[in-house]
Amino acid sequence: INKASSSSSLYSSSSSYSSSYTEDSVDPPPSTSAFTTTTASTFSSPSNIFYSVKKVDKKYAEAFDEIQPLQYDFYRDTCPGAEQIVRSSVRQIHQLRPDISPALLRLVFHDCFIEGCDASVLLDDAGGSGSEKDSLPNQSLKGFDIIDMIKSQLENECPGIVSCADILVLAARESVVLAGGPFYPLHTGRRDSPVAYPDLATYELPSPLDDLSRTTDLFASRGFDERETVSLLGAHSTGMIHCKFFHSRLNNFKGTGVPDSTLDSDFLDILRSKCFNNQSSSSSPLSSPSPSASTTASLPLSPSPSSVSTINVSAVSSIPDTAMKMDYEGPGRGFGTLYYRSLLQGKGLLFVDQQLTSGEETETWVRAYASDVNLFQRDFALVMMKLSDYRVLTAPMGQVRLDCRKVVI
Ligand code: HEM
Ligand SMILES: [Ca+2]
Repeated sequence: INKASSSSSLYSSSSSYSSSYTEDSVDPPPSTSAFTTTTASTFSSPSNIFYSVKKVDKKYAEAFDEIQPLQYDFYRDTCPGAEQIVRSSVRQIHQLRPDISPALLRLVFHDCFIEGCDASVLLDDAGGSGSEKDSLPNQSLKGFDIIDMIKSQLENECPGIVSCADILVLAARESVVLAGGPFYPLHTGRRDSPVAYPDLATYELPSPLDDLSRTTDLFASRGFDERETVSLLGAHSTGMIHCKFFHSRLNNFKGTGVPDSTLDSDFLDILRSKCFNNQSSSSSPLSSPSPSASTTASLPLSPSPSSVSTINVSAVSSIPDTAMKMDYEGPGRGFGTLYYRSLLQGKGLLFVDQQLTSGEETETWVRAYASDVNLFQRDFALVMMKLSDYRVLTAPMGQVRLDCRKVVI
């Protein structure tokens, strides 16, 4: 990433957004889901073994007899509209800015990967102790303002009840559904971390230039096997990737003086023309029209009839730099399938993606997912549930922040 970031002059400040997302019904959970039953009695998370106490909090935890488990519909009595508020907020934002919702999915990965799903990524630097969001791998994260908006909705509705960590996983699920991915049931009751982990964010988040063994090691150390790692990366079926994250593959890959040999040659030409002539018109298959910078709207949020709160869409940040749509061959090809088929053709955008075809086991899963979208969607649902429950904090650990950017002192 270091190398890549230094070449930002290559890229224009234009951005593009995908018009490929469709509004599909998520209410009630779609029957295409791998899960048709979402009651507490019949649904059990696949990730209970990751339900562990963090090192920093261990002493504190020992003072208590019992750490509460996550629950299905944790807010049913304390804030019954919570999940619906998150859902409708994300969907309304998505209607105006479809480029933004994939950012929420990325955000949850960057949170959960560093000390678990505890909203540590959302904290601003306070008192010079640093923040995860300022670490190098997190500098292109977006969506913090969206989480703030959703949080303020929830604070209006039920003050001090809904954690930022729960908002993150619920918003990411909505983003998956909006991108054509599967619905999956989620437990709630996460609490927020009282600290951020800027050093871990700097050194432990995967790089787009990582080779396969580094990637599988990072995931394995968090309990994700190769199949799960391959399915998680299917998240790269949606959203945008800026040229700076793969441009080194196009000419002088890792100092070799030649492009990355794993890159398909026609695809290489396309990427070069997009990244090095980034004023090219929107008619290219790799780009979409830029969203209007001046988009401003006021969205009423359901479902609370008493709520008069709105989301100010002009506050949604715009995306700088030239970016490629992940679904660069065209929309509507199904969440997952195109990504894996592209990898088999040497058309992965990131080196880290393409590397999935270089290992025997990972390549087997790439092939399986490329040819069976149902298998992928089922595995993706399961692995998102596992990721969302990874090393959570629950009462009496952690806290419920009032502002997702600040700890409660
Ligand atoms: C080896 C692991 C991974 C690496 C190195 C990686 C790296 C990246 C990079 C460099 C981008 C482009 C960001 C930009 O151009 O602004 C990106 C985008 C994205 N990543 Fe990953 N990623 C990884 C795994 C994941 C996982 C596990 C998920 C989710 C489960 C995920 C979700 C996303 C999404 C949705 C985007 C698009 C974001 C947007 O459009 O704003 N990534 N990733
Ligand atoms: Ca975290």
